[in-house]
Amino acid sequence: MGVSGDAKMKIDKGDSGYVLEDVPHLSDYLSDLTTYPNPLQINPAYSVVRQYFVNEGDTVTQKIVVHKDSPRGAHLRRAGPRQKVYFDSDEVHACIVTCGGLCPGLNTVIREIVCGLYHMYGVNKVLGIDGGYSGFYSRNTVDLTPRVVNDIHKRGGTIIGTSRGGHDTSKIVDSIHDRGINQVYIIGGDGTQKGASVIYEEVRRRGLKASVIGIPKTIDNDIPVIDRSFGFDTAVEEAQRAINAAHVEAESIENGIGVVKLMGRYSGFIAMYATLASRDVDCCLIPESPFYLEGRGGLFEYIEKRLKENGHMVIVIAEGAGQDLLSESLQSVNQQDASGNKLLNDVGLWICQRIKDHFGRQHKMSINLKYIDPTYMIRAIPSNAADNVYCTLLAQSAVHGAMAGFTGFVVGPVNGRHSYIPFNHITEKQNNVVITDRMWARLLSSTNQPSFMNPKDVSEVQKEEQPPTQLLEGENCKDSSF
Ligand SMILES: Nc1ncnc2c1ncn2[C@@H]1O[C@H](COP(=O)(O)OP(=O)(O)O)[C@@H](O)[C@H]1O
Ligand SMILES: O=P(O)(O)OC[C@H]1O[C@](O)(COP(=O)(O)O)[C@@H](O)[C@@H]1O
Ligand SMILES: [Mg+2]
Repeated sequence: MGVSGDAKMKIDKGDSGYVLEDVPHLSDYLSDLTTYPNPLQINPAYSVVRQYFVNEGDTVTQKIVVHKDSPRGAHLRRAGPRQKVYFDSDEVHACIVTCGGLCPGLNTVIREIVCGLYHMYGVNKVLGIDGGYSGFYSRNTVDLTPRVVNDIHKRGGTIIGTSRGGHDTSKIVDSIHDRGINQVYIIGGDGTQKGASVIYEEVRRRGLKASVIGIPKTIDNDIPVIDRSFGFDTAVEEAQRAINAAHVEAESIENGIGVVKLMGRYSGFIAMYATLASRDVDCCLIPESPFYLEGRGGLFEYIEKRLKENGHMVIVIAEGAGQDLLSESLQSVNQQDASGNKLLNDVGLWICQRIKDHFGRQHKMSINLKYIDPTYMIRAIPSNAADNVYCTLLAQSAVHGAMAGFTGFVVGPVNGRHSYIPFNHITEKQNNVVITDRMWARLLSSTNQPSFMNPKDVSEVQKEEQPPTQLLEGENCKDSSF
């Protein structure tokens, strides 16, 4: 087989401003590939209706809110089974790896890749790589069969382990080659998908017939383009238990303040959605919305007002909120984890101390503060029913894409339709709460908290951080029909 083409993005333009931002295919760099009829054509569940198969020309629009005269805009390839596949069932040797932090649903995705390959495509060689990327060259592997994975979706964590750090592209691709692996399923967040992208480049450079598929995982929901990430729904639901507890504690004592810290390194989606869902929260602090403590319009003034009005209050704070304030008052540590992510100072403990100091030493009002940090408890639970279904769709879409010969892509729902997304769309940006979007306004109106910004600051943020169409698009509620 010859190696041809380059790894540049595949763009296909059509009429009226239609653009397809396509994903690579094995045939882009390997010639004379044999194709086979999709085994689903004779699968009792799939063979009845022809429409179960995706048409080659089906694409998914990236912009769902458009004007009458707008160009048709950018599109992505629709996920799903194709009539033709590029692997014979017996030829497939797949592997699955999970990297980065835990997230509810990891086991469900693993289960559904194994079962999807087995039941839909008759594939029975699937390896689990133990302990993240470094497991490719330093750890054991496990054979994953439908029997082994049967009940794993009921457990939190990942049965194959995970890790940060340890990405050696050359050694990983050596391992893929040496083991004869030809489908690589990589489940992980932004860091992991950057790693997956370079693995794909190297596989392609070496001319290997191996599909590299990314499945986006992030409890923080910080991956762009996709509607939401798996585990997010579960996390928001589980966060309610902590918020309820904080509320019960706070309302049972005089001047009770319940503080709950939730995950969200750079994106405050869990805190925002958990707050909106609960209706017991009086103040939600996220990384995207700067706040201050002292003086007019500050947090302390608001706490005092709320306690006088209501006798108690609940504060939800995302772990990445207020980091600028912390670095002013604490010595900056500037440490990183093994993957190079900045280690954050603990904003939960810090804010509790600052509130206690303010009302204790400098003020007449006595307060009762209770702090709850449920972060790892939330991350370690199994996925809920909605996330289980979502994980199943993700895994099956990934399997269909790999069998159809696509490679170098991430799978995920875009405006409600599962799509194949080029790596660079996922790795070059981050999904953040847009505080000039209506969803943040809804939050402010539900808690009644100050915005901590004057209208001039808001327009500055809008100018600096967001394209002017952001308000129209309603980015914060992509996964809903608001
Ligand atoms: N820029 C990068 N290039 C290659 N590999 C990376 C890159 N960033 C992170 N990784 C690898 O991806 C894995 C997970 O990254 P990490 O940031 O810890 O979690 P997540 O993928 O959940 O964001 C680690 O093994 C790390 O070495
Ligand atoms: O303590 P750990 O395991 O490094 O994880 C903490 C981090 O993991 C996260 O859940 C996100 O991790 P990922 O980037 O791996 O998805 C953050 O919210 C949190 O800061
Ligand atoms: Mg990350």
